[in-house]
Amino acid sequence: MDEKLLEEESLKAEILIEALPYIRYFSGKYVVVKYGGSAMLDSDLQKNVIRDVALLKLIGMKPIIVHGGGKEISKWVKLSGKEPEFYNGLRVTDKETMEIAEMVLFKVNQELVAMMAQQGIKAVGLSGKDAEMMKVEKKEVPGKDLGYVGKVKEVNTDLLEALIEDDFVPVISPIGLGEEYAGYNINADDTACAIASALNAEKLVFLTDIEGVFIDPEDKSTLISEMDLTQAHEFVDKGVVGGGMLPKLKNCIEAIENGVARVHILDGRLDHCLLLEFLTQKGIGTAILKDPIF
Ligand SMILES: Nc1ncnc2c1ncn2[C@@H]1O[C@H](COP(=O)(O)OP(=O)(O)O)[C@@H](O)[C@H]1O
Ligand SMILES: CC(=O)N[C@@H](CCC(=O)OP(=O)(O)O)C(=O)O
Repeated sequence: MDEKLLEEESLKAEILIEALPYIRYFSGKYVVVKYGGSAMLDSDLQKNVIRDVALLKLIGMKPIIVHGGGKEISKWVKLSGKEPEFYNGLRVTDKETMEIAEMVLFKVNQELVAMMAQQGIKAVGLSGKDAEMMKVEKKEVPGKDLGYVGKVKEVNTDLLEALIEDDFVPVISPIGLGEEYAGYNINADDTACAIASALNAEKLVFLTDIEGVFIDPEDKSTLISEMDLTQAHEFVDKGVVGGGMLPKLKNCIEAIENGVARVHILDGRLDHCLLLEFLTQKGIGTAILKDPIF
């Protein structure tokens, strides 16, 4: 090997060695990855994320993917001749929209499962209907009927634990089993929070379309790399975060309060975002931690 190449290879080996403490720490632990939004629109982006998840699995972690697909659902709702309707970030879901959502989410789910297979990982696609894994009640909000939108009431982790024990990676779509055994549409961030909480996961990662939480999203120097629960509550109460980041941050808070050790919001568009977060000291994006940061 010529000297330059040897140097490069040695640097790569050095990087692997530096990752060792993180590999050791997370090995055998549940890590939930929420993948959705604009960050999953492109199939090359999807392949990158799936490759990272495959690596996390191969080095001993127990990953669970919860996916979204809101943009794809909207596309098909439009193609059916309807205008997608949202109320406080939640899709108003009538019977026809629910049918479209189930079809689209099934397609997205199976594409991710196939991508995992391509990386040599046995993944299993599930919705909350499977083995009655995720039971929901109708989500009630004042002044509006959201239709078939569910609020997670109960997660039964038996099936998930059994699958993971048998070396499978669950890929979960945000559909719950509601009244009269009907499918209900659940926001994918809420789903990830419920699954991570029920599993007492070590880490929950939201992959999104922005680098993390900003004090001012227009000013990239205001990225918050770590916040504790008190700060997170302040950000919500004082209206620092808006748009889709508001329910996301609320979910982070809920997950931590339910026992998830650490929650992260990071840019799913960035190459190797998961490896950078899991296997480097500094990590990327915004970490929301239970204990105060001094
Ligand atoms: N303070 C903030 N920091 C970061 N993002 C914010 C903030 N306030 C509002 N946002 C918006 O939240 C969006 C992320 O939420 P959302 O679009 O729901 O993500 P996803 O579709 O990936 O679930 C960002 O693209 C950004 O426009
Ligand atoms: C009730 C509700 O709004 N459900 C969402 C479920 C998909 C989702 O949340 O997808 P992203 O994470 O990609 O946005 C929807 O129908 O769009």
